[in-house]
Amino acid sequence: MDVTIEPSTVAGTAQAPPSKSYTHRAILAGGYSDSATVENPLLSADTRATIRAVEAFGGDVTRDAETGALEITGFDGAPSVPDDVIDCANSGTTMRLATATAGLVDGLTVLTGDGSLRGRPQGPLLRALDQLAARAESTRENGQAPLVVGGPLMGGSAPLPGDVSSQFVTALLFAGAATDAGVNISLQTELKSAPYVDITLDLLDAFGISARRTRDGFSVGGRQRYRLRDGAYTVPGDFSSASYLLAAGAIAGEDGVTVTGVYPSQQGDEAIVDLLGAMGADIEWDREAGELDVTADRLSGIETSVADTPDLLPTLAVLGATAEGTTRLTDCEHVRYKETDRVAATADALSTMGASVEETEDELVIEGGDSTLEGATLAGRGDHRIVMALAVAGLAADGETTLTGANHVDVSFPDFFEALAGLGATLTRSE
Ligand SMILES: O=C(O)C1=C[C@@H](OP(=O)(O)O)[C@@H](O)[C@H](O)C1
Ligand SMILES: C=C(OP(=O)(O)O)C(=O)O
Repeated sequence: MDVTIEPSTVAGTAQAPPSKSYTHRAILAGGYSDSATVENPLLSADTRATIRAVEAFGGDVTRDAETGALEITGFDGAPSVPDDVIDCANSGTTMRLATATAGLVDGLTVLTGDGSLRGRPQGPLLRALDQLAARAESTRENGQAPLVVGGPLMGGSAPLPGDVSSQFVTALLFAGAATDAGVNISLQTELKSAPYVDITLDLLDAFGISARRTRDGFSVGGRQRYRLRDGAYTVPGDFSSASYLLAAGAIAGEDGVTVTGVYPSQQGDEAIVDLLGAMGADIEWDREAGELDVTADRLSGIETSVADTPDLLPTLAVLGATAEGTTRLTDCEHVRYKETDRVAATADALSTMGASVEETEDELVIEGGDSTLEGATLAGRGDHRIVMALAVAGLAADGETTLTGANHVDVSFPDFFEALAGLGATLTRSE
């Protein structure tokens, strides 16, 4: 599907979808349990991949037609040999979490994904699993999927780089709790995307699993049982997804935009609220009501690190392109290991729209200001975040912006274009 966006103003209220990161973890933790209920789950292409993985390991996930909650019957810490290959589709989170889970299986699991996922790094996780006595191989011996993984994962200590993906830590903590010995992770390099491990610790705690930070990494004790503390787990709203709606309001919402369903949690991408404020947007967060109000104002450029907030890079770059002065996004390298190299993809698309953008290995610098963005036909690159950020840029551009492959929003925010149109953006879809 292609989507064409006309220059538009936006106003009104939109609901943030449920958090993708919390939903993945809640589904998997439900799988590790005997049973669990997950309320307000995100149902998207990526979280469906995690449902498939849990079912492949012997669990069952059913959606309650009335409440939308997921009723999970889990494999209770002992996953069984999948009947078939696990297709993780486009989801890095699913692949990393399912790979470590496969280490607990008494037999072999084969994991694969789409072309993008088969190009993403898995080597550090494979080496850590190998160190913890599991079998973990890349069929092409290039540290990428397809992967073959087999148990038994005994547990113990494993070194891990921190600057490739925090999902390796998350994966080992989830599986480590079900090993005999537990798992100690010592980080060899500084941890990037650190708040995602905070999300993991938060979710594990809700399922009765004790895991903690250590002096040089993380540790989880073995022989723990996943048991949901409360009757059901409720997924909070997603701040990465909310960032597009908020950016739309900050750029094109003269009469104000309200985003609902945004309560405090461990999401690092809550930083978008302060970052928009620092850029000069008029933004207020009622944490108790879970509501964010933003009104467009003149924005000015900022310098900020995306070490903790990689998924905000495309949003911040688009905001920078419409702001006065320079926006410098630092600590970007790990943002190159996503569905696409998002540093290059963002730089390329904004340059095509006429912005002045410079890219180095670790930084993206956008000179905003004088000239408005020009509408253009832009490749979505099979990357949901690139599509959503560029759709927001299209609101402020001079002329039409067409995004190809815009259907990829299905990965994290299936109703994104409905939400944008609901705020008054003029857009048309074509096959
Ligand atoms: O654990 C998670 O839910 C995620 C962790 C981050 O990835 P990295 O840890 O690979 O940077 C983030 O970019 C991704 O969208 C979701
Ligand atoms: C990188 C992302 O997710 P994942 O790593 O799960 O593919 C994302 O949602 O931006």
